[in-house]
Amino acid sequence: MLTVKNLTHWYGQADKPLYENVDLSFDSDKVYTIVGASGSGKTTFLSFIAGLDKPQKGDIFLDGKNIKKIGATNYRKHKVAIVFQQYNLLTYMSALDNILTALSVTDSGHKGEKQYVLDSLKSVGIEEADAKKNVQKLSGGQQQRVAIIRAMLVDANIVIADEPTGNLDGENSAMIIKLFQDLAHEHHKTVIIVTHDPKIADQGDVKISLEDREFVVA
Ligand SMILES: Nc1ncnc2c1ncn2[C@@H]1O[C@H](COP(=O)(O)OP(=O)(O)OP(=O)(O)O)[C@@H](O)[C@H]1O
Repeated sequence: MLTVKNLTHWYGQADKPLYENVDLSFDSDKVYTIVGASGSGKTTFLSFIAGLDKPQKGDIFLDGKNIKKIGATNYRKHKVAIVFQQYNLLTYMSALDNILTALSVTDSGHKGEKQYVLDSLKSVGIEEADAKKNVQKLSGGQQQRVAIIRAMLVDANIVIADEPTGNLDGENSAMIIKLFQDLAHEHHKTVIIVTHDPKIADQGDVKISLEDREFVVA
């Protein structure tokens, strides 16, 4: 379980904090969606729970352990997987190599792993020939599926996504949300998605709205 306690944050010259004394918990096996007006602080919140940035006040605990104690680098490397709108794949590699690199599998040996990755990509409609092409030759929807399969296969408890369907059409968005549901319901991860898309927001297990500087859990 990921727990946020007493989180307060404000930026530099801002006259009011973005939010104050936020307490929230995120369980495994669930998809959480976070919605809120532009500028309300959703991405900032994700950066704290992803260990990319530190709030002015407050603490974040993973299974009771403060992430300050886990260490930011260790936490980011082993505990969280992040899926951004712009895919954040390594652009000079194939989809297959992106995932093998994240799994720290070298080219020699590990044939079993390689086949497993290819099978996983195939399960989301990415055939071996495409998996071996440079990722930039894949469509936006395909690249997003690669990023999610990578998040699925690395051993991270928490999967965080910022507008993962932002550029995608309806069919690709539906496939992506199904993958997030599988990550939570079958792979037992905690999935936290920021979205502007009301259809995506309604398909989570728990919807959180950031309104007037308060997180409201539906
Ligand atoms: N590094 C920064 N320094 C100063 N202000 C910042 C910084 N990052 C974000 N802000 C401000 O903090 C507020 C919240 O930004 P944030 O990106 O978290 O909002 P958001 O809800 O994700 O917005 P959007 O939906 O438009 O992506 C905004 O007013 C933004 O301008």
